[in-house]
Amino acid sequence: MRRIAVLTSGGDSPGMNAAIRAAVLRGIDKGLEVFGVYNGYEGLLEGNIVPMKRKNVGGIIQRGGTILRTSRSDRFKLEESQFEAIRKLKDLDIEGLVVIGGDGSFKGAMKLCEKGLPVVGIPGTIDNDISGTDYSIGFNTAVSTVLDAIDKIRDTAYSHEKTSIIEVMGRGAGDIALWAGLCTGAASIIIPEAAYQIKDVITRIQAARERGDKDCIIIVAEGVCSAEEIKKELQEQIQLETRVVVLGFLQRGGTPNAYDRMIGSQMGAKAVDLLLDGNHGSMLCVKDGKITYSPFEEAAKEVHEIDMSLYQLALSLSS
Ligand SMILES: Nc1ncnc2c1ncn2[C@@H]1O[C@H](COP(=O)(O)OP(=O)(O)O)[C@@H](O)[C@H]1O
Ligand SMILES: O=P(O)(O)OC[C@H]1O[C@](O)(COP(=O)(O)O)[C@@H](O)[C@@H]1O
Ligand SMILES: [Mg+2]
Repeated sequence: MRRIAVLTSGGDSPGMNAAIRAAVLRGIDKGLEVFGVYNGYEGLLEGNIVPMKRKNVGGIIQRGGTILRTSRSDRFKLEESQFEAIRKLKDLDIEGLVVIGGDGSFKGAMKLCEKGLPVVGIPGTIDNDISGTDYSIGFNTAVSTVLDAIDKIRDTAYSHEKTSIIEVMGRGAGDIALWAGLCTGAASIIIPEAAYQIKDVITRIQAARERGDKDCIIIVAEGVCSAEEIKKELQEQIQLETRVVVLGFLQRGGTPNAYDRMIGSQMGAKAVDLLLDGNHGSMLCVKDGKITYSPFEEAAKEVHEIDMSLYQLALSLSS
């Protein structure tokens, strides 16, 4: 293998740049020519592929987002597009691809592998919802960003004795909500993985207020419902006035923290090693605190599960 390419796909996440940088530098160190595909699978279909030199990845490790930019590409889901993508790489004699992205991007990566292209995946999404890995790059930074925002909201909520409902991202997963809830001492955490009843939320809020909490926080994962819906229910059922904050893209951007830079760097380099060693058709993962890898098919069989012991802990601490 002499030429490889790297792309980022799906939602960007802090730490993706560290992974791009490490893949490029490791590739160059191993004597390869490394290319960057701009704009994810969409860019691959358009042939938006450029050589990456050391200077192209200088000064990016501390930047959020992805310098290669990203996309969501519906047309890439078609078989003919996947063959076209492989042709675009073959035209440049590129023999291996590193895909940095989330669960959706890995489905696309598997389709490319099935059609004969050597691909290695690096998990990168703030949602932490990828099967086969305990961690995906960006989650840690995103949670820290959410904590920072909530800490600020609490200052003013305390001053006005207001209950706040914070809506966080995560798609179908409650990891961001659960971590943010535990780490801010939220009175109630609403996640897709646990059945939610408004009467339980009310009980917890009332208990917190009776204990003297002046800045009650409710955290709701976007995968359950909107914060506005919870606000409406609380208004109707107990005439409680609340404030809603939807954190949105705020939580996806920002400077990657040490952990995401570290995991990104390790996985970026390891992805190149796996391509060179013939261990393609696989994805990097974190298992029991160690970086390892497994075939896409094996990883896909696993279901990403939230740590319910953390949810039980949160319930116990907010009862
Ligand atoms: N079943 C699939 N087959 C082929 N490509 C897919 C499939 N699912 C997703 N993709 C590709 O991966 C891209 C990114 O997926 P998405 O779910 O948006 O983000 P993420 O990878 O961050 O989860 C999609 O826009 C699409 O191009
Ligand atoms: O950028 P968009 O298209 O608005 O998507 C928002 C979604 O992207 C995310 O930020 C990241 O999700 P993915 O990693 O699956 O792309 C989700 O938390 C959120 O639901
Ligand atoms: Mg996803």
